[in-house]
Amino acid sequence: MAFGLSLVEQINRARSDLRLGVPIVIRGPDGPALVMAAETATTERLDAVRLPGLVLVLTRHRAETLKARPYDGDVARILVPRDGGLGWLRAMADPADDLRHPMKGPFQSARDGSADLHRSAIGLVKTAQLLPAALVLGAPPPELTAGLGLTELPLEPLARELAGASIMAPVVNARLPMVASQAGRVHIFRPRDGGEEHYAIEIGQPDRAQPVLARLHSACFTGDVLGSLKCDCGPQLNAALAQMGAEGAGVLLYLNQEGRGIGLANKMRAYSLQDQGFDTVEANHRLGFEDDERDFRIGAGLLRQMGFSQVRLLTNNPRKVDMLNAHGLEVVERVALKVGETAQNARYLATKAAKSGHLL
Ligand SMILES: Nc1nc2c(ncn2[C@@H]2O[C@H](COP(=O)(O)OP(=O)(O)OP(=O)(O)O)[C@@H](O)[C@H]2O)c(=O)[nH]1
Ligand SMILES: [Zn+2]
Repeated sequence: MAFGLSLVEQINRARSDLRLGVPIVIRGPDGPALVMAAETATTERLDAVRLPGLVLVLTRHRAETLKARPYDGDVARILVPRDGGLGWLRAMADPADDLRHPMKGPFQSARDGSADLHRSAIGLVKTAQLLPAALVLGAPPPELTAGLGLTELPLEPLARELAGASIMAPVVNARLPMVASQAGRVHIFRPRDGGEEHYAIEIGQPDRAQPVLARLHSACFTGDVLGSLKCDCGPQLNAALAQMGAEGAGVLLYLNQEGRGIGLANKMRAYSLQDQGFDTVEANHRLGFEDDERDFRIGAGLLRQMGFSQVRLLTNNPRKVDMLNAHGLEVVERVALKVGETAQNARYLATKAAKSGHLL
């Protein structure tokens, strides 16, 4: 149908619905299921779906923190207790008060049937940059789904789309003289799937036949803009641009993957947990995220699209090297980028070295 909504359009609508607290429907092989994000649920809507079989889906990391068994590998399906109100739901999804109220169990889990639909529900909630926790009601009564105009998504195509790589379209580029180099040019790329725009800052006119000095920089509002001392992002951004300026050529991708892909609100939740004593990796896990949720295929795709095939990559993160090599870019050299160490970020950098394999 030329004029009807495509799957990608429906998925983006679903993402907005979840952020607003509006339920959506995912249709799997066993029929439709009603899905809501735990973070944006209201008492009224929770009461409406509080029926036998209602489950709260959490990721393995969040379930482990709560001492609930993740029977489905990477996700857990916890039956919502009869007296589980909005307070219970928020406390399950959000670790902010875990230390004050550690005992939330015992839990009963749903273990029958496939958890594929639940897994996609969590995937969708994550891409909406909400806490990774979703309410799922299988076989909902017709009055909760019919005639309400709820967004409906077919499970298999949804799962495929969530796992797929974004295809970027160039929107515009323009000259930008900068402190680091007068010969700067900013390129804007927009994904076809309605996700975040990403930027490439090209310095000089790098020869596409030679390895280019390149950096994949992930957005860090606190470090890049506010001069945070908790991380090294701001100094790394400036040092990378300065080195490209000094060499006369380079490309820096500014990827809008704030907080290693969890979004600024969730990163601030992680910072709040770090103030309770958890390190950067533990904080992500307590929230229910992997330590790094970034999709580095985006960076590889953008570099290829700009005509580069070989890079000298400014990074201390071996995962970035591996991911570029795996996705069609040859990293001929890793160029270390050691700047911006402070008393406040020493533990952060040590944790990245110990747990995430960063090179010191
Ligand atoms: N979730 C989370 N994200 C953080 C934290 N501190 C910084 N970040 C984010 O981490 C990302 C930093 O990424 P990069 O500068 O690419 O750093 P990297 O993966 O360590 O690799 P290199 O700097 O290339 O060595 C940015 O998106 C920051 O917003 C934190 O404590 N928690
Ligand atoms: Zn940072």
